[in-house]
Amino acid sequence: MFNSISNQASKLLNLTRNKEVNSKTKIITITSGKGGVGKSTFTANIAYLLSKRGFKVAVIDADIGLANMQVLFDLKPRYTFFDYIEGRNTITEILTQTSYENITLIAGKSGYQYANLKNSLVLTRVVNDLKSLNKYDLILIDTGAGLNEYVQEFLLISDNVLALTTTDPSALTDVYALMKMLSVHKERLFICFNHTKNYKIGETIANSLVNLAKKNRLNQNFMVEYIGNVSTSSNISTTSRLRKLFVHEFINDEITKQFHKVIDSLLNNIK
Ligand SMILES: Nc1ncnc2c1ncn2[C@@H]1O[C@H](COP(=O)(O)OP(=O)(O)OP(=O)(O)O)[C@@H](O)[C@H]1O
Repeated sequence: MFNSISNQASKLLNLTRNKEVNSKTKIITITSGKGGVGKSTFTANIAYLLSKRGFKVAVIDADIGLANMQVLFDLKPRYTFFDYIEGRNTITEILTQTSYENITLIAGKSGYQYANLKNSLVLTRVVNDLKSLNKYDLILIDTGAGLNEYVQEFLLISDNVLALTTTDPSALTDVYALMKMLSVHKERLFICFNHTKNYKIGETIANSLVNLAKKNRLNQNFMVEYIGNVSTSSNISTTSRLRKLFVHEFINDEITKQFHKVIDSLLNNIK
């Protein structure tokens, strides 16, 4: 399975390399492997904190088929990512300004069928066209769960890949599969632990993953950078249900501080 993912990824990487665009915009792809670990919630909250630090942020809801970013931002977007892909709208028409200053959403569409994306690299085109606008400092891409070819395309186009995981063994198995795929093509992976109370626990598990990679002789130049943890809080799920952002509502909460720490590490390391 890993080999077929890697072969597929190699082909995609060669193609995406030819499509690189000159732009100041940095891309961070947020992925998880396992579903339901809190990736969309995490992405929306870090988008807000990054915008408060003065960055112009675009968030792409690339969770094909299960778009929930518009719910988290409490929006009803007129157009989606797919209206652009399918040629109905221009890139600027699919930009939805959120109620938060400096955060723009490129919405996804629930129920969208993979089969509709006939040719590969359409996703790369959207990201490159967005970069070419030179309007944003950061583009955050919230991918779907798993490692299908669309997720791989988003991983390969990005210099910065962030895996959000929990300490659950099945989530860690998925992160290791991601490491294995990325180690062939990329220099590093950022890891952040959600639903994890203690910074040290995340760090210890991240180190174990690094040791496993060494033992299995993954590419030696591939680095895994642990960037922090986010605890579980009922206030996170409650604010999401109310279509609000936790870090906006609970500015001084300990968990908001954890989010800030994650942002500090990320900003110190992204390319
Ligand atoms: N740290 C946390 N504490 C408590 N609840 C959380 C936390 N992080 C996320 N959640 C909740 O977990 C649920 C799943 O989160 P979310 O939809 O962001 O996951 P996801 O990884 O994007 O899922 P999917 O794979 O389906 O896209 C939501 O109800 C969210 O409010």
